[in-house]
Amino acid sequence: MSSASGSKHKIVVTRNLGPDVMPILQDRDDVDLVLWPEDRACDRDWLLQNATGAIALVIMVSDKVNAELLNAAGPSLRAVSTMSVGYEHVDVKELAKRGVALGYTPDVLTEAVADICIMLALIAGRNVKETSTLVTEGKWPNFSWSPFLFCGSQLSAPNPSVNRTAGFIGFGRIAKATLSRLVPFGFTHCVYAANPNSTKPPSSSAAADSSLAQQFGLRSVEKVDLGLVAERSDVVFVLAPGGPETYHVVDEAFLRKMKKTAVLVNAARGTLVDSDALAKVLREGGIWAAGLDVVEGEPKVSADHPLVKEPRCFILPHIGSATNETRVDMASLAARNALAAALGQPLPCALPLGG
Ligand SMILES: O=CC(=O)O
Repeated sequence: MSSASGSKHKIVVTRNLGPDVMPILQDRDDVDLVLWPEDRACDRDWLLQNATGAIALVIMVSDKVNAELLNAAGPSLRAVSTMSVGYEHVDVKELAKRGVALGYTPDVLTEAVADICIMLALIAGRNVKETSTLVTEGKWPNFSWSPFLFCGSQLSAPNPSVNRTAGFIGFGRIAKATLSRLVPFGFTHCVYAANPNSTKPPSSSAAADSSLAQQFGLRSVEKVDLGLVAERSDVVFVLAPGGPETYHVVDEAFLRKMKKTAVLVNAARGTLVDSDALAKVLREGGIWAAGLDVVEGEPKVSADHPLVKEPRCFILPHIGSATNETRVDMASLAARNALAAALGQPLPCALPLGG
């Protein structure tokens, strides 16, 4: 498969990565680029047919990577490169078993996703869905200003004597970038549950937490049980990887432990939050509101979905990293991961597959 032997490296790409990025793969004599030609998610059959003999696949979150696809690609495959930080759509055990690397795109999207976490916390807390809808529907004239009309739950501490606690499920790069944005809002404490249900040894210590507290200028940063994240937080950010280990980690029991004034934000994967439980608890006023960038079963979330119907549940169609700047960086990293694999070089960013 090397260009030295005269043949080209076949790289299959399931979406056009745009004019800034495609030249990384297009402008090379040693690459046989096979690109899904349409501006929509790649057809499974096309991918299965075209993967054969590929040395690398550049895929999106909408492309499932499993034994079927890896069998179709065959033994030439060195890497799958996903244009995402999440890898719930990839069977990592199958990759590890076959010695196929997984390229992914952390870091470059951290700031964009942290931005949207704050945006969701504000929008959900301040009743933006209900109130902006009545404006667009021409109903504002029916409401004259009154002292407590449309009041929401305030993200920022209303004065310096009030404590605010941020809670995180998953405490990686995006969580820390979100926490740093909350400091100017007057947040004083942080509690987190890292990799809930994980069997891996904890990667943090009380000393590390205290140094983080110092770094952020908070009174405390504390690793706690999931239940305490629910109980203590004014806003809970779900930012852990998807997959069986974290499935429905936010269930009815978790939601019932949250403060009635608290807001839930999910910018990770829909599968971490039990949608039916969330709709029920919102309906009954168990928590104040929810801001979701991801929902179980997406994109099949129709207007009659129980969460869509909840006035205090604000939903975005998975756009956490969707800024022009960030998507170009993600696409570029995905292309460079695939190219490096094809050239037999270390991937700029590979997920450790542990065996
Ligand atoms: O959700 C988006 C990603 O995983 O990059």
